[in-house]
Amino acid sequence: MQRVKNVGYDEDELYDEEDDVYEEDGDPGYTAEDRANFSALTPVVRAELEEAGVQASDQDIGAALWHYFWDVGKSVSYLKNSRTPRPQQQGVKKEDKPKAKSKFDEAAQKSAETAAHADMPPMSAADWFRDVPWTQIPPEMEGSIVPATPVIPRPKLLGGSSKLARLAEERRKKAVAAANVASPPVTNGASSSLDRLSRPKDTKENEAPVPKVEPKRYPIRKKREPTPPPKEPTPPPPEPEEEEKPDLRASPTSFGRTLAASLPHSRYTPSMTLKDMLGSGVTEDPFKGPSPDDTKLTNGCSITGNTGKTKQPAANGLAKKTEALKLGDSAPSAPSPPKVRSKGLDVPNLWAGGKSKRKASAAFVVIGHVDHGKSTLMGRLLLDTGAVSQRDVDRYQKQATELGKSSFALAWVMDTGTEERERGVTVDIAQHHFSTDSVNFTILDAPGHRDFVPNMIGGASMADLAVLVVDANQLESGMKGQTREHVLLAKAVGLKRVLVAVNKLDATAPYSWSQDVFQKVKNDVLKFLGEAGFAANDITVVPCSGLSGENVAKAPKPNEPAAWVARTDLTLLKALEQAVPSGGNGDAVKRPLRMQVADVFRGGITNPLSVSGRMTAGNAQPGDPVLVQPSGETATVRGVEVSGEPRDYAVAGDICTLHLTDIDPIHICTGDVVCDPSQKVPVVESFTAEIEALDSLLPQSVDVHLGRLHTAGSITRLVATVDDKGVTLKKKPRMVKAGQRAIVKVAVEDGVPVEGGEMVVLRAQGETVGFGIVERTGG
Ligand SMILES: Nc1nc2c(ncn2[C@@H]2O[C@H](COP(=O)(O)OP(=O)(O)OP(=O)(O)O)[C@@H](O)[C@H]2O)c(=O)[nH]1
Repeated sequence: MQRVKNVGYDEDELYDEEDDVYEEDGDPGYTAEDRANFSALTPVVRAELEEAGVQASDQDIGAALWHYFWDVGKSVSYLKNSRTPRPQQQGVKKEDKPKAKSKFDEAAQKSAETAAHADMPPMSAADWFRDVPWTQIPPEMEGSIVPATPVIPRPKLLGGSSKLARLAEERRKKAVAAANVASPPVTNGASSSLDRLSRPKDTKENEAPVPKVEPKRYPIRKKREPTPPPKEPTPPPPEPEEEEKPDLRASPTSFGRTLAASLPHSRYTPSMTLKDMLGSGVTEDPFKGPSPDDTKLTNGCSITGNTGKTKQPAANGLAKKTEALKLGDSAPSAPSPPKVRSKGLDVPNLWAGGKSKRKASAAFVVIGHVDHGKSTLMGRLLLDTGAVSQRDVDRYQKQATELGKSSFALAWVMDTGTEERERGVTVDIAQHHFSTDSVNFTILDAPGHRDFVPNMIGGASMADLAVLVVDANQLESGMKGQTREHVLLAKAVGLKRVLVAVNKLDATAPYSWSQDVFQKVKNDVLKFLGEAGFAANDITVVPCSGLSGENVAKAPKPNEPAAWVARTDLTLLKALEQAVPSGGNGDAVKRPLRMQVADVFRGGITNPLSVSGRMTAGNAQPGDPVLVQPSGETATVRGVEVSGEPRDYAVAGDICTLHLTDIDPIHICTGDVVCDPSQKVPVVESFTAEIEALDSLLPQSVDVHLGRLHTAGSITRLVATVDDKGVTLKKKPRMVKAGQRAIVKVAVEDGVPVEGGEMVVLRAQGETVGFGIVERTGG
């Protein structure tokens, strides 16, 4: 069967070798399916042709069906057209048209003629083109070959027109059509491909896939399993016996060896840390321990507290703010701000003029034996007067409870130091302020422990009166301990008024608030104070309980066990208001400035250097020049605060803070004196004092306490014993007996700023051996 009607160009492009083979062999190679198609469709085509009056053999019909791929309609049309003569009116017959003869036609004609004349030798193609130059081909000699459109559609599959290719193409089309039917209307190439790929292998390609009824499966994201609990450590599997394997690694190059050698194992290991590299100079925690700025500078400040520590300032006002900024005496000096301009206030007149409008002010020192409840009582006072909030106390309560010291919560209002809180004892003087309607009070809470007596002296020397706290249940032990010493020291520093708080009455035996117990304690204390030299008029005794709060700021209610107190006694607060000495320091305000430094604060941003203490004489306002002794350095006052409030000035009697400038901080420390530069306090190495001996005195070493200042010294000479009026009893005694009065000469190791009239306390072996007044200095 001839399947190609017209071939105008290289047949290799249209037919593959396989096709040629079967054409040559004449073996059609029909399949059973083909034969079935022939027998089924041939009668159909014949019937159509007969209807149209066209005759065709079975072979022609079969050829048409084969040619048109079993398309009955096309086969019928083809056969009809090929057998129907074309109408004449359509024009000149194709074969009648004058046709330009091509070289091939001519060649064919010549070949035919040659065949007719068998005696002529056949002409080769070389003979044909022998006279033709290839670059000058005449137009008539150009080929007129027009590529013919292949009758068989160009195969699209397998790249050929073999039967296999055609069948494959047909099946492909069928498969695509079937897939389109089976696929859901909305699909994408990916899923279709996926479906095709997921088709079972045994499915034949030309079989229409069975539409799936199952919902399409999408990859399901696996729910993350909860992290399994840590498994018990399983023993590692036994090490497989090492079988010797050939080392396939290349030996290191010289360059590699050089690199490896540059990192000696001893200096660099994988576990090497930054610390290792930086060396042992780096501590584990570089911020552990006090910063260098927190270290107290003692250079040039030989006079400090015994503990070497200074108490944190009061938690109110500026003192509170500066507390956080307190860095210590060794802080590097900050650049001095510009000089301060003075307002030039006439302070004594202003002070005198505003006297009637001003609240009275007073400072009291709280003294008594250790654990008699001083700090707790003051905490209660501050709480009940609103100086501290219940919220703060609740916070302290929580913190104290965590440390197992819940009963110290109120004491923590006063005891702000870590050591104090951990040990439950006051170490240094704490300063707090509170106000009533008529008085601004400053509390100076003194430590009760004997180790901290010097600090107690420093606090007491700044006070107007003393509040002696006595545990109603422990009077005896108190009298043997610091109660007696504190009372004597209060007297020694010049305090005249004492308010006795008989404390812990809530815990008296056999029942709380025993009036008898209170009365007995009161009598004993009054007797003792009288013996110590306090006038009865200067003593007030009140019953109270700092812990439960009865009779501190509020009188007990009638139905309480302490109800009797309201009928007989004042509250502690009322007693304090009544004990405030009437302001008689008008003259002191006019005198030259004197203020002993109780605390130094360095490192503040606004105020790099501040000092606090009690101004005993004179006044100060911003812009005033001052002199610091014993260093002899001058400074300028750049700001003043009283009771934590900024003020235009401070006067004698105020416990105040002076912000200083124009001085290097190393020139000032605790115990120094800030004074008027024109009338400075002398710095002396000896002085003469009239003292009262509490113990037998010989020429001996003593600790010399001058308020907040204390230093090593000695009694160098017993000048004379004297009576109460200062009349000499015996000159140059060999010793002074306890209870005797005497004039003694005291030398100090370093020069101290001191003037006549100041109170001095002499201590030896941890005991107070004498106290008195400095008569004169030098000599
Ligand atoms: N029952 C009772 N206990 C009190 C009272 N006042 C204080 N305490 C307790 O006494 C203990 C000591 O109280 P503090 O206030 O620290 O005593 P202190 O006198 O300040 O002690 P130092 O500062 O170390 O001298 C604490 O456990 C307080 O709870 C009180 O009025 N009644």
